[in-house]
Amino acid sequence: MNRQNRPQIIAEAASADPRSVGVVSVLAAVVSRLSDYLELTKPRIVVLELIVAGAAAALASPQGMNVPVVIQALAATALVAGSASIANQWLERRIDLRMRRTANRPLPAGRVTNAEALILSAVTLIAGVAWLGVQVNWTTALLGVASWITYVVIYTPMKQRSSANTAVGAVAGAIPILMGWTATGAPLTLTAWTLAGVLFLWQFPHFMAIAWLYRSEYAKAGHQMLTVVDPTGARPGAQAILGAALLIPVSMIPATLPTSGSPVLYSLWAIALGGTQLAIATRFALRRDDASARWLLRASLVYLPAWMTLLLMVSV
Ligand code: HEM
Ligand SMILES: CC(C)=CCC/C(C)=C/CC/C(C)=C/COP(=O)(O)OP(=O)(O)O
Repeated sequence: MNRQNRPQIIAEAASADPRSVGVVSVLAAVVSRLSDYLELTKPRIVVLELIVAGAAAALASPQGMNVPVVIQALAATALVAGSASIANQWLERRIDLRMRRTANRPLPAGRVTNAEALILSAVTLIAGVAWLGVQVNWTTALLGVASWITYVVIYTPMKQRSSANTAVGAVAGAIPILMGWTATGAPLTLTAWTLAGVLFLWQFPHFMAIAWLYRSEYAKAGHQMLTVVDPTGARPGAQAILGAALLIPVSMIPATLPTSGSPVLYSLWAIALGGTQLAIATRFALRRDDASARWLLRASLVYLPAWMTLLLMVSV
């Protein structure tokens, strides 16, 4: 429900039947509060994380996966990832006020209190880790804790201090793919590390595009992103190219393994996908304008699910 439309919807309901206004307004308040809680978890990032973690689980169990366990692993991972984003926004509640993109988030806008956010983050963290440990396995639970700590305790404060923060955030962002793998009980093989490597490297073109688009906001907020430290965009462009280029050979590793299903088909598609992303990253590095950055951001968001689908289809 659009926040702006809520009073109108309530007013319409009341004019239709004045007795229903109490029920409708209570319902509207509950829905509104729940949607604020959901917004705190950065749901779109969580969904993409779950897609890659689910694909990793499928790849880790070629003989067929234990679907109930993997579903529980993904649900519990969503809780831990959601908890991390809530804690991140609680830590940044004052800084977020300084950026247009984040000023209307539930905490800076005052729609959710600090106590609510802290309780929600703690409850989802404890529930998610316990669920992973008890119903899935403790390796996956420990990886969840490692990702949470890397994101909340190291990356979040580091944003204000050093442009190296992106590499640290990329570690946190890459761990959930390992969680999908270990949730099946499989040991962490070279293929598992390859998946994590691609996800780690992918975050450089993904984020350098974003860091360029929001460079003036990041500067206002005091975040030391590479586009703030180097406003010419030369180094951000180079990092976008480096990440997009290195992930091509890394993404080819599964094709070289004896377990590989259709190595030639896989390699051709992996090169085409990675090559397209690299070309778009190169264009961004050369032009350094908003249009080419938007293209790169879109390309990065297409690359990841496309690469995962490819991996699953040819079951390398
Ligand atoms: C260094 C690591 C990362 C940073 C700093 C970062 C930052 C961001 C930011 C600031 C946005 C918002 C862009 C906008 O409002 O236009 C965004 C969008 C997005 N990110 Fe990332 N991200 C990182 C890693 C990841 C990872 C690991 C995933 C999932 C696998 C991911 C998935 C997404 C998705 C799906 C969007 C688009 C939806 C949205 O705008 O919320 N990101 N990212
Ligand atoms: C299991 C588990 C704990 C998973 C964690 C997954 C996760 C939340 C990855 C986030 C990656 C990342 C660095 C996002 C940007 O945050 P930002 O603070 O730069 O973004 P913002 O400016 O929009 O707040």
